[in-house]
Order: sequence, then C-alpha cells, then structure tokens
Amino acid sequence: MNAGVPAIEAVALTKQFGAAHAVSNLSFQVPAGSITGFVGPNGAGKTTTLRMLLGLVTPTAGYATIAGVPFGQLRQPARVVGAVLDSRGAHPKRSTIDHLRVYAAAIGVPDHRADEVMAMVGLASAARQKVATHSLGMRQRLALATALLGDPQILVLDEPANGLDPEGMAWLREFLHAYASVGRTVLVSSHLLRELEQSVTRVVIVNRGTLVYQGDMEELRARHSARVFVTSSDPSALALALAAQGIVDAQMMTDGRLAVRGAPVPTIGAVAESAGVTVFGADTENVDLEQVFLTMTSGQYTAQPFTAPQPFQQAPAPGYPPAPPPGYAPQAGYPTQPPQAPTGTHPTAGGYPPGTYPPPPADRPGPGGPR
Ligand SMILES: Nc1ncnc2c1ncn2[C@@H]1O[C@H](COP(=O)(O)OP(=O)(O)OP(=O)(O)O)[C@@H](O)[C@H]1O
Repeated sequence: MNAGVPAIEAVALTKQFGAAHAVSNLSFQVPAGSITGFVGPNGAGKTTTLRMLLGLVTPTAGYATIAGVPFGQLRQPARVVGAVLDSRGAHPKRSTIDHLRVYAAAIGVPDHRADEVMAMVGLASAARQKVATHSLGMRQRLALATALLGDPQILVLDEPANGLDPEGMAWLREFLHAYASVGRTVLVSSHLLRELEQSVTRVVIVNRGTLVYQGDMEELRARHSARVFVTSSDPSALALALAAQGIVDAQMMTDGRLAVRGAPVPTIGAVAESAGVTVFGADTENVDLEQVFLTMTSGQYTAQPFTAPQPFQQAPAPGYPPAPPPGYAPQAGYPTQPPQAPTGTHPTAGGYPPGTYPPPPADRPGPGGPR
C-alpha cells in the first residue's frame, strides 16, 4: 500500500433504501496499520457502510476506496482485504476443512493455506466437524479463517465478537493486536464501545447513519476528560490559582478535596506549586467511555421507562366499544379505548398509522371480536 494512502476511506457515503436513510453523507478514514473500531447502536448503518466499502451495496451517493481504489478495481481483492460480514454463510453439511478448501480454491491459494488459517483461529481440532454442529463462536472463527485465506493486508469484521464467550473475546483481541502489529489494518464493528475499548486504537462512531466522532481513543478519553480529585494544603487558594490560569471547573467536595476538570495532574501540580499550595494526592476519575458513547448516540431509540400496564379505567372513547345492551355488565379487562401507540423517538414514534393498530390479543377481544 502506498505510504500516506488510508487503508480504507469513505467519502460522503450515502445509502437510501426507499424512503429510509440508512447512511447519510458519511466520511471517515481508516489509517493503514490501525485497529479502528466502527461503533454505533443497532440500525446506525454500520453493516450497510461495510457492505458499501466492499462493493456489495451500491451507494446512492459518495464512494469508498480500499488501499486507494474502489473495491471493484482491486486486481486481487482477497489478497488485499478479507471480510467477515456474516458468520452464517458456510454450507452446513461441509466440514471445517472442506469449507476452507473450497474457498481457498475459489481465490487461488493452495490447500495448505486452509490448514494454516484453521490452526490460526483455533479450529484444528474441529477440522472434520460439520458446520451444522458448530457453535456460534466456532462459526465466527470459521468466518475469520475464511477471511484470512488470502493473507490480506486489511481485515473488515462486522460484529466478530457476537457469540464469543469471554475467553473467545480475549483471544480475538490478542489476534487482532498480533495481526496489526506487523503493519496490517483492521476495521471492526460493534454496537458496544466497551467491547472494543481494549482492542482498538482509533474509533469511528456513527449514529443514524451519520458521523458522530472519528479519532484516536486517547483523544476521545481526553475530550471527555474525567475529574482529578486533589487533596491539598489549601483547596480555596488552589481553586483561585487554577481559575487565574483559565481552569475554572473546580469544585470543593464535602471531604475537602478539590474536583478539577479540564487539566491533567502535572498541570494542576505546577499551578499548585507556583501558588505555594502543597498537593498531598491527586486521583483521576475513570472515564466511562460507554457512557460517553451512549450520550453521543442517544436518541436513536429512546424508549420510555417500562411501567406496569394499568387496568383500563378511562371513560370509553366515543363509540368504542359499542354501548353494551342495558343490564350488561362489562367483563374485567374489556378494553374501553383503542390500544395506545408507543411514544418516544423510535422510528415508529407518533404511533401506529391510523387503521393499523396491532390486532388485540386473544384474551382482549376488540370491536367485533368474540365476547
Ligand atoms: N436491504 C435493506 N432494505 C431496507 N432497509 C434496510 C436494508 N438494509 C438496512 N436497512 C435499514 O438501514 C438502517 C441501517 O441498517 P444497518 O443494518 O446498516 O445498521 P447496523 O448499524 O449494522 O445495525 P445492527 O447493529 O443492528 O446490524 C436500518 O434502519 C435498516 O433497517
């Protein structure tokens, strides 16, 4: 790959499925040699984007390059980029090794490469096992092995941790580090930042098909810098000295410590020293990156808190249900109002379109239903 050329680049990528905007004007870069996380909530457009990068979905607008050229122009794509988009693609009646040999032949690599990648992902002991009997974790490993057949420079992995147990996740982390340590590139998606936090050096965060953040993990942590709790000889003097340096977010805690945001420990130490304040201790708060991520991506699916259903007690809506005959005692639980549509900002917010109420459950007969 030419120096300076990003391993992967998306430029104003846009994809509409009918009226649905899956991806909107999304631009980001994956530098060569990085392990970049591609993170967003369910439905944020991650899979659609990865499929556009790999030429499997045609963008409505924009374009993407792999090693500097569109995927379709790669002369030996399997040697440049390996992808795991869906671990369910393997034929259930094939054995592990047969599956890999079929794919090895398809991309023109020798059979022994199938044995190599099988060992690399820890499936050698299951070589003769049929895919149908594989666990979800084994299928993920097999999909990864398939992607590695061409010994690619770039790996694109869509939610590879799905179905892996903690041991499998730790293994995957180590594998990705080893893979990238020789200058190769990984783009790996997840709907949980926490899942990737220890694996990736860089992150692209998307929400509703648009870019929310791209940059180094360290930068993300620094941006949402946690507080430093300072124990000192004179917290008030320290707060004043910090304010004089433009560090104004400092709060006195009930235990006498000063909680300072927006300055690292060495800076606080230097300010304290110049103000003649002795610092006895400084503890940095841990940044909860998952909380940062949730805040950045909030609103895609904002649900109302669950409340137990209430018995129907409201006055009947006009004409619903039809007035019972005189002397008729309504059954407990008989609905007196049309079902209430959900509120919130889920795509169905605003409720079911008129006339499309879901059918009432069998024990809640609606109008015209059994009595
Ligand atoms: N073939 C399609 N036809 C219509 N809509 C689609 C299609 N593929 C995706 N979408 C819609 O595009 C949006 C983005 O979907 P996508 O699968 O790319 O998101 P995602 O971030 O990968 O989500 P998840 O983590 O749940 O897989 C969703 O609203 C989805 O319903």
